[in-house]
Amino acid sequence: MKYIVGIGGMTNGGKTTLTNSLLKSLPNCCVIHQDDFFKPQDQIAVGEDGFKQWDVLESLDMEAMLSTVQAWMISPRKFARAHGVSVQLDASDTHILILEGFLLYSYKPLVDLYSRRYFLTVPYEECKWRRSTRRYMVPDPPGLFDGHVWPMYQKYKREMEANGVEVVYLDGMKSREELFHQVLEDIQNSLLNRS
Ligand SMILES: Nc1ncnc2c1ncn2[C@@H]1O[C@H](COP(=O)(O)OP(=O)(O)O)[C@@H](O)[C@H]1O
Ligand SMILES: O=C(O)c1ccc[n+]([C@@H]2O[C@H](COP(=O)([O-])O)[C@@H](O)[C@H]2O)c1
Ligand SMILES: [Mg+2]
Repeated sequence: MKYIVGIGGMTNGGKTTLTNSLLKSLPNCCVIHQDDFFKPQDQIAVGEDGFKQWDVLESLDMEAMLSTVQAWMISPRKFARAHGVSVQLDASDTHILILEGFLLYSYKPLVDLYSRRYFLTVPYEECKWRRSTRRYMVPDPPGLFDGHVWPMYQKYKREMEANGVEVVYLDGMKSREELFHQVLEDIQNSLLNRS
């Protein structure tokens, strides 16, 4: 069985932290990080607001991300080996792929491939504070959060909801441990229901 999990939601919701914990506990589990598909800086548009538009779908090479997902779908075993993931030779033959990123449910060709879509959120103040403690490859210029990051988050979330994309919302204010156990248990139950 092939099972694709989305760990999506807002920037600094805790997606990467949760994903890293899940990876250690789920068998035959590979990961694809959406952040690895940002286009080079010189291909990022500058908006009328003067900010480089990092937080839009066009800043990501989603065709390349889709191809990577398709490579896993064709042969999860080969994909796992190529990415240094040890494959258990048990009878169940379940293969799990986690997609992790802030715009997972806005790209049409991917949206129906998920078995389960999670969406992490924290309140605005917490998100802004956590973001201020982060250092990205390209550091945030002053005003980026309120001028670009937050409005784009709201826009894509509104569109996702208007399109009727079903997600499981997760409260990113819960502790790392609580979130990990909640999602691990939910995935395990969902896998049992399918087998
Ligand atoms: N459940 C949590 N509670 C408090 N802080 C968290 C939690 N999960 C992650 N963090 C912290 O929040 C920041 C963003 O986490 P990260 O996993 O990188 O988020 P994302 O990938 O969604 O941007 C990091 O400093 C991380 O240590
Ligand atoms: O990784 C990069 O090269 C990069 C360059 C510029 C900006 N980012 C930011 O990365 C954010 C998404 O990652 P994350 O972990 O915060 O969800 C997004 O809000 C972007 O503004 C990321
Ligand atoms: Mg991250």
